[in-house]
Amino acid sequence: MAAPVSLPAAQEGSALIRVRSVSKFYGGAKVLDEVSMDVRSGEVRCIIGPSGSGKSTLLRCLNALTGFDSGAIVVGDTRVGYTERDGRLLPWTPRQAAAFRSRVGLVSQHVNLFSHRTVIENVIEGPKHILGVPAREARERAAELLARVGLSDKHDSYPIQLSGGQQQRAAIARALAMQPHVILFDEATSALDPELVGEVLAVIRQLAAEGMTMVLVTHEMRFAAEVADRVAMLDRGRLIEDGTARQVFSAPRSARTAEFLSSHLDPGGSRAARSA
Ligand SMILES: Nc1ncnc2c1ncn2[C@@H]1O[C@H](COP(=O)(O)OP(=O)(O)OP(=O)(O)O)[C@@H](O)[C@H]1O
Repeated sequence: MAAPVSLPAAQEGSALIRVRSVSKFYGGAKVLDEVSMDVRSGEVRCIIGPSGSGKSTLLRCLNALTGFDSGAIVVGDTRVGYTERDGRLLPWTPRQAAAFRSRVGLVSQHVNLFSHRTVIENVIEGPKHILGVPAREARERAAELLARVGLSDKHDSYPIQLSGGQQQRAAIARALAMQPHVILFDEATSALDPELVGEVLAVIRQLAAEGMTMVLVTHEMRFAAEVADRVAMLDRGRLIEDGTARQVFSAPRSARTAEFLSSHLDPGGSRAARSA
């Protein structure tokens, strides 16, 4: 890999991701407003908040899919978006950004598997071509990962032949194949029929139990309450709540969070509740 981007493993319990005073504008609108937070190694961090509050934008900043206007994000010892040289910050080239993204998995609502490749080829592609893993080893590892997400019988299927839940699980296997230090989930279950949500959440739960560092943007409050170590709430681009899942769900500090949670945990009012 030619691009000078490294993501060394952080010490257990230390901050793997540090977000410091990040602001971002779209046109004149400030969509992230001085956001600061840490994600520790091995932590499951959920980001919640109303529609349009900036959750996806924050995730895209973490993954260098989009830039930000001020502040800093550090993943491991890599300053996202910039290389420091002679005391100056040089913006990444597209190639550097792509190299970084390959080690920070993103699984989003809209699965983007290669439609003309089989499931196993989708999982093999990145390790073989980006990490330079020998073909046989990449295939063996892909088979292991597909077993882990319950898709051992789908190696030779094409994405179109899979259900939405199976496609999401294949996308998770593909992200894991890059041996990421962190996986970001952007509403990974929100496009799925309720009966398929559970199978994807089960895989996320299993990864959490294995100690994978994950940042999840989710509208599934019950799942967030169950799986998250820490929860952050965004409201109009501002981080208004940041605490352990227990603290945020049982005793939120802000009235706005309490109001948001009560409307989303109300049995008639949330998808999570409806599909529970
Ligand atoms: N590419 C873009 N160009 C202009 N505005 C954008 C763009 N992407 C997002 N926005 C705006 O930024 C704000 C935050 O959007 P974002 O998608 O991050 O919110 P969100 O909290 O993830 O919402 P949702 O829960 O509905 O997915 C919104 O007002 C949105 O319209």
